[in-house]
Amino acid sequence: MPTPHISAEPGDFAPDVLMPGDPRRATRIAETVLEDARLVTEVRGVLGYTGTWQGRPVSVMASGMGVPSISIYATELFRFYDVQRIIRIGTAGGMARTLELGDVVVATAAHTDSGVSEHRISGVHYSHVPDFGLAAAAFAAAAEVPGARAQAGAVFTSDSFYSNRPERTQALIDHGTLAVEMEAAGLYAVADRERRKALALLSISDFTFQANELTAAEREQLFDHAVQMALRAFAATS
Ligand SMILES: O=P(O)(O)O[C@H]1O[C@H](CO)[C@@H](O)[C@H]1O
Ligand SMILES: O=c1cc[nH]c(=O)[nH]1
Repeated sequence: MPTPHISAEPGDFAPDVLMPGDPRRATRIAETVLEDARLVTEVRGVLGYTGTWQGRPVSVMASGMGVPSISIYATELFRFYDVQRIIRIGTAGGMARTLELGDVVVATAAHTDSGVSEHRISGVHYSHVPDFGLAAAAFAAAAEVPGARAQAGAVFTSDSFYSNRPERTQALIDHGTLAVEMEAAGLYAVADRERRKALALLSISDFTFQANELTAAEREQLFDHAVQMALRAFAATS
């Protein structure tokens, strides 16, 4: 039965879902990576497709931006479409100077200032972590994807894209945080609550400490590495 935000029928989604932020990226993955992909939902222009990869059913659907948005889509996929695993394919701003543009961060933890997470469990500072098996498999898969470079570590899931708190950014860097983005912590907590599995693979598109531009070709490759790592992680685990 359709939900308020997803118009697909039961069985339209595969157990494994790739989740980019941008609906156009979902279309690109469906058209260039999956086989026999068909559109299964387009409510609010948040496009979802189901196809196969190496014979395995896989879906791809966008999350939109921010913890509230990904929390809605992840909850509805897990709870009403029997989705078992979601891997977010996102961009992030690099905080660690060990990172280069295009590197893929396997987010093994997500600190957050999200208002949604603040009140999740009263009196508790919740630990936002991915499924260990998916994270380990995705990290290992980087060695099989030509040109992919991966680092694993904590990221910061922010409610603000335009932060005006440089001292907080610096403190997070001082604590070894690799990158900043806006959804991973929300996805991890929803997966915990629904007793399902999740991971975020974040491609570095810019840096918090210097200006950098990617060419269009570099941007395309950027996501291809993370998508290939995610598909291999799905296939290598269950
Ligand atoms: O590229 P996506 O997956 O959208 O991720 C990042 O880009 C958006 C901000 O531009 C936020 O959603 C942030 O998390
Ligand atoms: O949320 C994001 C995504 C990319 N780059 C940033 O600085 N922040």
